[in-house]
Amino acid sequence: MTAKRSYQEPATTVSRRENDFPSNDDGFIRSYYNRSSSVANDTANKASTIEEQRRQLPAFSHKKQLLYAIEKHSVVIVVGEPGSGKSTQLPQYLYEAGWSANGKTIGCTQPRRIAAAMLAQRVSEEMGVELGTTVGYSVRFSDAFNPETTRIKYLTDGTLIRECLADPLLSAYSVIMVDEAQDRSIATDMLLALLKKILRKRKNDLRVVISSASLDAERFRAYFDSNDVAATTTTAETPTLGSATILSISGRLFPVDVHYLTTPCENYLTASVEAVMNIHMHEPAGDILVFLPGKDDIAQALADTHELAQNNDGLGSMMLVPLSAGLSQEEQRQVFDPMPAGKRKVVFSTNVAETSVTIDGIVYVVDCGFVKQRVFDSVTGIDKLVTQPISRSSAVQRAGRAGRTQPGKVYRLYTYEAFKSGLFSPHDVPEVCRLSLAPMVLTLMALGVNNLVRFDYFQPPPPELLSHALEQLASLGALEPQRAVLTPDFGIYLAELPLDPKLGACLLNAAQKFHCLREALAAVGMLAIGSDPFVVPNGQRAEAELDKRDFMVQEGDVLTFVNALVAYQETPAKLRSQWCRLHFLSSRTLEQADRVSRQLEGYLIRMGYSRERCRQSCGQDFSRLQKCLTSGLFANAAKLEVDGSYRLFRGGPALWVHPSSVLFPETAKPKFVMFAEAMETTKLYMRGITAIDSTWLAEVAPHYYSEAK
Ligand SMILES: Nc1ncnc2c1ncn2[C@@H]1O[C@H](COP(=O)(O)OP(=O)(O)OP(=O)(O)O)[C@@H](O)[C@H]1O
Repeated sequence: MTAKRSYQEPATTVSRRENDFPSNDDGFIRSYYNRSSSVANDTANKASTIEEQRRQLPAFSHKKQLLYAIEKHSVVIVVGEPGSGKSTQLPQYLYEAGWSANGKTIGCTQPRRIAAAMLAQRVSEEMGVELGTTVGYSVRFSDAFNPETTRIKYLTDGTLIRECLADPLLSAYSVIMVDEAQDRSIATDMLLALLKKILRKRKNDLRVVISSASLDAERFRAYFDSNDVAATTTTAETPTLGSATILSISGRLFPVDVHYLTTPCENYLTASVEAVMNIHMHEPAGDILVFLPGKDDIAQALADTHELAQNNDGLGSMMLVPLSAGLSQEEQRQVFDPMPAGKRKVVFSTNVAETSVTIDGIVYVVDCGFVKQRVFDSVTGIDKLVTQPISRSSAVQRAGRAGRTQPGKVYRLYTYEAFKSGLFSPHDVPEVCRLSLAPMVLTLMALGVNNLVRFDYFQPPPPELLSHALEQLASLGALEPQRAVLTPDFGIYLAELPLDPKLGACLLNAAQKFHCLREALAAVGMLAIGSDPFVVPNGQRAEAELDKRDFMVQEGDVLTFVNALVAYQETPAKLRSQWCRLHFLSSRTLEQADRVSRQLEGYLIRMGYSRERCRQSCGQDFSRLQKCLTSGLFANAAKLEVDGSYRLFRGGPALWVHPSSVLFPETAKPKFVMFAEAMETTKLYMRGITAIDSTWLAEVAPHYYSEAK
């Protein structure tokens, strides 16, 4: 049996609770722990219809105020507690008030795909319409909407930016709500800047709503105020629009008790599993949501909880479910399925469930206090996944997943003192300061922004990241020599592909030079979803390893994945699931990769490549595919060192073959390799490895490698 950890009892007085919470100066809401919502709680428990539930949400009592503000201001910044009804209700209020009466759409953006799809699902249920008709969604590689009938559209910020490529003024929209703006993804920042530009041209017929539970509202207001929209909109016929305004929605539907550890825990994984077991044994019914940093942690926590539960009588009533970005949409949807009576659902999730997601039945949240964040090093050009403490803003969001459909409890696996200390920064470092900017720069250029230095960013990116992005795009052949302008035969097409430019370049080069699109589409489809298709069922490791050998090739992981996906695609559709089970392959992963590669084929066909061109295969000449992959990923080429590690040709830290790689157990490692991504856990590991010939580097990227030996 697990030892019970000691938590601080939540304080009983409101004032103590208010003091617990970071001040408003940080953009947080003080009343978060306020118990005054218990009155609302009683009423809410009696709610029997969706309509009644909607009326009880805090947003409802602010409806008139919100609509008035949106009528009178071009930009409205809405700050409201998690679960107060921003994401689901505001778009409906706008719809009901006639903002889409002229055939225009109300768009609501989300940083994450799962949130966009789930919100559309929920709002279509609330409105009693079929998903994809009046209410729809659009995210990368998946959508459900009808341009003729959809009036409320949930989409990722990135998808809306892509829509700008075809409709630069976003003329299909009357209102755009940028939800979860505190997330500060590159796409959110870029969208804010584009909207500011668009507002200058669409003075009276576009409104922008920016919403969050935890943002620095004044900063957003100042950014939009500098647009001076108000000064440009006074005519007799048109109303005088005010500049940006801030509106807060106070209160929440259900109370949430927050518990901290009294002493720090040594291992967040062990502590998370213990917390789950303790809740399960000592707390009344209610599902549990556990936040962990990454997929590996989730797999370990699932195994540990399973083992502990099996060793304890009467604990079979738990249902363990993983949730992370790498899972297919169908797998992600399982998280929302109702539980059979008497079962307790335990969801182990990365931060994909942190914002805008309501999982009905969640009463308990366990927050390990860590997140895995991507950080790009512009000197080495390597992306690392680094595990680090979350921000206080993230802690608010995580806690906000409890108390949405009933009162909740949050167990923070860190001390209150640590939370208040400098260890937890108020907000996450925005992506624009820590990720590769090549995708952003490519899109901005495709939108006609050629002066990247003078562009009115929400937050100017570090110059070294900007110059690295320009260097990368130039070396891929996307820029005209010596000019920051996209090449007409390559750069423009590259911007149209919904892919990282390195992967997009592999596809375009496969079509234009290497004539192996069949396999390149499979390789890029697999790399775009970022999941390993091989599965190891409990107790069947030896059989699974043996079977994997049927697909394994010494050329590395990517070609092994291609073999598996091509074999899957050649299997008749109705036999695919059975075939996958037989070969220890994940049918969901392969189905998703197949769907992505077919969609990418659609993009290429729209660009003018024939279907025959898309089916061209390299046959047994794998080197053609390897060379093609090298033409996009050349910056990730590395050579073997005497200690068994690898190092980039341009120098940098030691890189190791990941244990999941097909090249891991071999003693005779290839002298030169190239990887899709590097991830730092105990060591800096390479993933998605392909063996290469070093002479290809000077051939496919002469500007980058004048001589590689
Ligand atoms: N799928 C769902 N099942 C049941 N109730 C839901 C669902 N989605 C939303 N709700 C109800 O609607 C409320 C409002 O949700 P909404 O996502 O609009 O809040 P929010 O203010 O945007 O929260 P956040 O800031 O956390 O995104 C939830 O607290 C919950 O009571």
